[in-house]
Amino acid sequence: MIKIENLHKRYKGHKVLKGLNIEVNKGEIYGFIGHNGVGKSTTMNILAGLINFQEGKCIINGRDSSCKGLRNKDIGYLPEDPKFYPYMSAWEYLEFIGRIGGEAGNIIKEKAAKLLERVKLEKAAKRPIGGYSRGMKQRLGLAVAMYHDPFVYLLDEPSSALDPEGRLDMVNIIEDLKSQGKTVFLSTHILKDIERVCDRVGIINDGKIVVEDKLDSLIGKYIQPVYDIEFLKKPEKDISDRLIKLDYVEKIDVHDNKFSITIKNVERDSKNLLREVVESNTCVTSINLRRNSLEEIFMKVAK
Ligand SMILES: Nc1ncnc2c1ncn2[C@@H]1O[C@H](COP(=O)(O)OP(=O)(O)OP(=O)(O)O)[C@@H](O)[C@H]1O
Repeated sequence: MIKIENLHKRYKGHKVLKGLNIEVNKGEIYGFIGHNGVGKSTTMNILAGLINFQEGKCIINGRDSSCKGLRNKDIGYLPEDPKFYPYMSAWEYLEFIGRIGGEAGNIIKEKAAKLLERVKLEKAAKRPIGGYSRGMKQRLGLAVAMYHDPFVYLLDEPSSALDPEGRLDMVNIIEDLKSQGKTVFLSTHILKDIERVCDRVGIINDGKIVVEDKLDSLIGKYIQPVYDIEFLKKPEKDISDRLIKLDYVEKIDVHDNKFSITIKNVERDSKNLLREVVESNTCVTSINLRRNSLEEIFMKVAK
């Protein structure tokens, strides 16, 4: 659905993209992650056909995004900082979008009402956009992106200005888009959101994708070999003394009734450790293999 091939972009002498390759399948939600200034918005703007580039290819829904051949139906774009005519209301703006798309008045009204409800802007719909907060503009930007019910969504930091409730609404909308088979290319800093919705993530660094994988496999690859074990009550000291003597146990941190046990190799040593713990005859209330969040993985990869 989206294909970026060997994309190069420089602003005057400043090289930003240095051979970027990304492929996103139909119905997939792809999280595009990277530090500030690494080129995420640049990539989005190129995909949307808004800026040029020096080398490479961008295909969306079978069309070359550099040829101004994209239709309304191909892409819905929510820029990081969407701009509107400040004297228009949200309602008027959506009517304007419908009219330049050549739609009939009754259809426009029906669509605008539904979208304003979907992004929870009904109450402010008749006020001038100039008085909206950044979060409200982001909600309106999303309604505009959804207006033509496109196949592909480009969402650049869609929840950066939203409060926690707004972020949850955004995640729910993205999940809805997925259930409708839409393809979503999403950049964000708020990795907690991405963790909930993305099928695959790609981390961009120095103009290229440096890590790309399914979220589950990525989390699996960067798993920490640490078991957090909670006992019903504080175990006898000889249990930790016995566990630390096992050759595959590297370290044990003890806090009252909680042990954090670092082992050498998760696949090889887990079974043995868990057997030892059960045989210690102490009541265990929980055992958890510690996982890195996407945030932690990003920090590790970025380093
Ligand atoms: N129009 C422009 N002219 C010159 N340099 C630009 C222009 N737009 C972006 N840049 C530079 O290109 C680099 C990438 O910018 P871009 O906005 O794509 O990054 P980003 O990853 O989206 O950053 P952020 O996460 O902060 O939004 C930055 O160094 C930026 O200063």
